[in-house]
Amino acid sequence: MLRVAVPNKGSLSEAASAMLAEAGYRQRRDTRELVMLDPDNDIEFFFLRPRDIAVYVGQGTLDVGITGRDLLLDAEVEAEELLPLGFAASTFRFAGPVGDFATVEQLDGKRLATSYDGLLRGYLAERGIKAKVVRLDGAVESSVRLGVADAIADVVETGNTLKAAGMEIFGQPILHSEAVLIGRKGEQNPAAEVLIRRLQGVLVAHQYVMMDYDIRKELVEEAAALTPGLESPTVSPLRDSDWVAVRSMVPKKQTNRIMDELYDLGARAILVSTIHACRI
Ligand SMILES: Nc1ncnc2c1ncn2[C@@H]1O[C@H](COP(=O)(O)OP(=O)(O)OP(=O)(O)O)[C@@H](O)[C@H]1O
Ligand SMILES: O=P(O)(O)OC[C@H]1O[C@H](OP(=O)(O)OP(=O)(O)O)[C@H](O)[C@@H]1O
Ligand SMILES: [Mg+2]
Repeated sequence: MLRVAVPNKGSLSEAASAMLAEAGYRQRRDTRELVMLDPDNDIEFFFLRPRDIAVYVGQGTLDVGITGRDLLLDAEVEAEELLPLGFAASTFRFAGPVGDFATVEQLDGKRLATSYDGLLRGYLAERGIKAKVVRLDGAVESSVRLGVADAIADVVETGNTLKAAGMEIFGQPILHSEAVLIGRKGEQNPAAEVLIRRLQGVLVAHQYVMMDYDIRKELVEEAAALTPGLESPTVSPLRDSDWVAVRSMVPKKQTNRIMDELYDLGARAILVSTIHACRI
């Protein structure tokens, strides 16, 4: 039986459960449930704090889990990223009072507040920046105003929290984070492969659409170059032997641009449909 850790609350929780449900797994109905068995899929889900998930997976107590890339790196455990999941995107960045800092080098000798001290210490050490790291549990943006730090390193999504606190980002992003599926370092788990394939299927179903169109036979190569698909487009004969029908998966974000280009090329009856589920 595969043992899977799922965030129980916070920014990752709802989307993680929704993605697992879409992948065909049973999910809890009551947010107070801590463990849930899905006997049809031979899986047990454990609902835990996302920060702790890397610890359980790193120790091998649980096989795989969903957490944030930033939380995984911060935990400094024997766990690794298996699959990026495309939700809960954020950056991890330095910020300070407006006008105080322009470069990361200026942090030398300063006090830095963060909830991600493992991640931050690693970053500073790699660059030889000697700053004092003050570990706080949350609401890190208040630390400067309250006098325990000169600058912060924190999760930034919209930037609204920073703005409200009179702060601004500086330097390059420390990390681009998103939700990720993690497993124990160096361990191949065949039972996890089905889960990974199913999650990949959900990602592809979100990121691609199915496009159908008719095109004159002599233009099919040019059209196929616009819609190469994942492997190769399906080309089927039509009753009118001068024309063929083409079917191909297309990145959702490029749908309208590709339709315009196909139309200009001479394609007609261009149809787009959503992909409900898939295995690639
Ligand atoms: N706006 C956001 N605020 C916090 N975390 C975010 C945000 N957007 C994405 N994330 C990601 O969510 C994960 C943090 O989730 P976690 O549940 O620990 O914190 P949280 O959502 O801030 O909840 P809480 O503060 O109530 O503990 C990190 O991987 C982080 O990058
Ligand atoms: O860029 P934004 O969209 O404003 O989001 C980022 C903010 O959200 C999170 O705080 P949260 O609400 O989780 O409070 P916390 O600091 O107490 O964890 C995070 O720590 C930032 O403060
Ligand atoms: Mg938080």
